Amino acid sequence: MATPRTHEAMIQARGLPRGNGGLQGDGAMTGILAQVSREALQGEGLDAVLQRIVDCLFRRLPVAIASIILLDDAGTHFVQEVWAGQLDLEQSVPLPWPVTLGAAGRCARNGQAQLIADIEHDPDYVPGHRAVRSEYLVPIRHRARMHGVLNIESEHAEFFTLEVRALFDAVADQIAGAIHLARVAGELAAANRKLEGLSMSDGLTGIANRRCFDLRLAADWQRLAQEGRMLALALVDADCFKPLNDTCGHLYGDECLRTLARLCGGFAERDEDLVARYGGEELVLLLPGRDLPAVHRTGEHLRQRVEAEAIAHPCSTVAPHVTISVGVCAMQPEPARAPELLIQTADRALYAAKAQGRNCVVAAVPRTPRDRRSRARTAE
Ligand SMILES: Nc1nc2c(ncn2[C@@H]2O[C@H](COP(=O)(O)OP(=O)(O)OP(=O)(O)O)[C@@H](O)[C@H]2O)c(=O)[nH]1
Repeated sequence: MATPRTHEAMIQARGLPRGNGGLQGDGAMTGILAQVSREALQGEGLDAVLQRIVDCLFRRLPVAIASIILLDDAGTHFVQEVWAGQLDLEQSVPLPWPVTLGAAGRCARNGQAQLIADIEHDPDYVPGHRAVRSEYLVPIRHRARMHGVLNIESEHAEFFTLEVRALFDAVADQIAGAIHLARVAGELAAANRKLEGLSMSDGLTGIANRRCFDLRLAADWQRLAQEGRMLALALVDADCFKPLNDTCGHLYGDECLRTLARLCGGFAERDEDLVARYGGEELVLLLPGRDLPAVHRTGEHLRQRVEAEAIAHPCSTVAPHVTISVGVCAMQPEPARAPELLIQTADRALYAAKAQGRNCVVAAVPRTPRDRRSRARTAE
């Protein structure tokens, strides 16, 4: 707790004239306002900004306490206070406290500045420090929104002249502007985060979308190349999905895709795993750190899990329920090669799985440049 000092000692310590003499003249007022403006622009976040403002008021003026008390969104409770000066903490009311309490509550309730020329005669005064004689409270309001109250307390009964009050009214307006800007910036950041999330997720299934997958694949390719770890991929495709749509309707097909996405999600076991909708009725699992046998096992467990779900498929050529075909591959990423190689390889494996009768898992290994040359010769 700060050591209580008398008004006189405080004035001497800060080199200020007695009473409110230091505030007389437009120049002094303007200087203080200008400094408050600067402080409002300096802080990193809202808390720091408000702290700098009350520190500035306490430093520049012969006041005992300067505080800003913020309201909750409903405007029913004070939830935060920043202060500078000689607050006697033992007597302060713990936060949160309702606006039905105290002179600050009265200020917030009726939206009017409150001058308490003599605290002895105000039943709502909540003692901040025993040496305080007078208090001035100003609503901090931006347009219709009440953000809180600026509270200034003085050991001097005549401190709050018309001029001094005008200064604090202007300071409260500046604080309101700073709070408004900080809240708008906060809301904007939250909206941006939400938009970013929406731009990365698939509207139907709620899992990551193709854009998210492409970005993750590129990033994981580089990262795992550096770490010397394998990257595995399983391309999952629902069998006979067109006949399912045609027979049971598109909405049934949609529900089936949602179920498949949920089942795939159960196989993303590590934080770094990703399940995404690759497009249409194709889903993909990107599994860093897995080799070919591991991703083959995962694909097989997933295939069995989908069968066990027994989603009715009245016109499949494979089974009376929905089945999937899975193409898997794994490789050691190399910065010099494009990550699309992983997709091309898994796609080839998926094609083979379809050709082998569907409802199975097939693995493929990437083609080397030599493979490609010999295939070209065979074609000749
Ligand atoms: N309900 C629904 N259907 C979709 C969606 N996206 C793609 N499809 C359908 O998925 C079907 C895919 O059909 P095909 O590519 O012919 O494949 P398939 O019938 O599953 O045959 P195979 O893959 O060879 O077993 C098409 O009829 C698309 O209209 C979607 O979001 N919802």
